[in-house]
Amino acid sequence: MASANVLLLPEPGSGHLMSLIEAGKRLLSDGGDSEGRPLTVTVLVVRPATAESAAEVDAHVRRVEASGIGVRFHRLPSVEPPTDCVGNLQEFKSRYMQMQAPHVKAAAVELGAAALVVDFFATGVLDAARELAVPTYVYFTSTAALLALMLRLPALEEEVPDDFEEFEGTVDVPGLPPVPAGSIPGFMGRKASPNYKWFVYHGRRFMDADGIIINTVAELEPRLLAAIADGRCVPGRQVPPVYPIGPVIDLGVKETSNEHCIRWLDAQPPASVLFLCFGSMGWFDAAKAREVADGLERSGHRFLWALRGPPAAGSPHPTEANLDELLPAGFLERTKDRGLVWPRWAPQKQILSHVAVGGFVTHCGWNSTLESIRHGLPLVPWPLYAEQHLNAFELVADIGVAVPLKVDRKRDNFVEAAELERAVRSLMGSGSEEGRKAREKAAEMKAVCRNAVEPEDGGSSHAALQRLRGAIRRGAAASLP
Ligand SMILES: COc1cc(-c2[o+]c3cc(O)cc([O-])c3cc2O[C@@H]2O[C@H](CO)[C@H](O)[C@H](O)[C@H]2O)cc(OC)c1O
Ligand SMILES: O=c1ccn([C@@H]2O[C@H](COP(=O)(O)OP(=O)(O)O)[C@@H](O)[C@H]2O)c(=O)[nH]1
Repeated sequence: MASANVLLLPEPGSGHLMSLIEAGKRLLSDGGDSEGRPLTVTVLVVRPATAESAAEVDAHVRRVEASGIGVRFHRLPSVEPPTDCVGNLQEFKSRYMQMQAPHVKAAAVELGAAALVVDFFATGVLDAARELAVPTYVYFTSTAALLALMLRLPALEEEVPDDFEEFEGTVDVPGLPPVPAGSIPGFMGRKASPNYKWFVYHGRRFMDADGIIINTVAELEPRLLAAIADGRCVPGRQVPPVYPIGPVIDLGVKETSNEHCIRWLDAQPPASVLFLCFGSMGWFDAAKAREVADGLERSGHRFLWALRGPPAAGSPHPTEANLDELLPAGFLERTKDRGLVWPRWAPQKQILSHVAVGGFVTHCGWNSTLESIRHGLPLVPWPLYAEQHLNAFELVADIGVAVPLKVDRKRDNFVEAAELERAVRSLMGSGSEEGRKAREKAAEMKAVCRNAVEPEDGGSSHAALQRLRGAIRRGAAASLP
């Protein structure tokens, strides 16, 4: 028997693509089956809909190809993107991925697929894979909390008569404390929205997969994973096996930037600096930046603030910040002995691993969150987009690695200076019980994340990966003619 070829189908947004490639690397790294044959991994590359995004994806694919790690790439033919869902990003992504189905099917035949692993926006290709009897797994780039919510969404749609946007109560997500409706992701806010309908669709389709691979750690979200496995999210039905293989993050060991921000950190005392960074799409206008500046100044703590400005027309990506326009007069001068504002993309992984950093104000992107926890850093959650409000709630109310921050979602996620000052003092100072607990929990979760991927001592993610490889090999053997 030839080695089993696993095809990966990422959504082409670079966050999702990189996460699935990282997962693919983990699938590769074992000693092989009983006859020593390793799995092979081929990424099906969907052409992104914009030239900017296509250039980003091409550059990333070329980097991975050049690295020689053994992940192969197969570019799918171009597909004309849908033009009638402007402004509905989740609908756009879901439909665009569904339109790849005929090409995915052709690639599965051409490349001899033993299994297909699809991004959670791509459940629309499940039927095509079924027609070929190729076992198909969903790769979930986010939390078990979002997974539980999506599995439960078809039932919630009927139980909660109001739109979540209007609803003042709490929502029952099995495995989480009651979730305030204000923490439900914005794209699920209105039932009539196509985005909402697509999330209900994906939630239903997850049940048709052969397994769900998720970028989390069993010990980080134990109650949620138990609720999913026990069938509490979809009563009366058997949820496919869930494989928590995280943290699936590229630890950036190769990221050895010598940029000024790293040299500046080198000169700071251990665990003294608060890092602020808001993901690939987070940016601030002058009104918000002023509140941050005032809050940081009043807190008296050291800080490294990655601040970016509004995107140029037609691009989702923030631009280099114009500090003269964004910051209050004299702020840089007044804080120059204890703070640095970094106006562009920051070497985040290297910063989070730096001994001088003691806390992280984050937009709660799940990759950033895992990177932070992996280094034992407690958090201040300032969610902005995608599923981040739910992540923020979970980090404070369930996992316990963060101190709360009042973010006014109705005012475009505005945070008052005094509120930021309070949260920063709580996280970085020694006088707050809330901060002490978050720091302790973050240190505990650092050990959990490290142990999970260790083969010795039965690391939970290592064991889940072994179970997954076994299932893929058994599926491949079963589908042989
Ligand atoms: C999780 O729900 C959504 C995620 C995204 C989304 O889209 C996206 C598009 C890009 O072109 C590049 C990206 O990097 C990117 C990232 C992204 O969300 C983040 O995905 C991470 C997983 O890799 C993680 O889950 C973070 O928490 C997310 O912030 C978009 C979207 O709707 C448009 C979602 O509903
Ligand atoms: O200035 C920045 C902003 C982000 N990132 C990286 O970009 C990814 C962001 O992913 P996340 O899931 O946190 O959020 P997203 O940007 O996808 O919303 C993480 O790996 C960060 O380390 C970075 O290196 N520098």
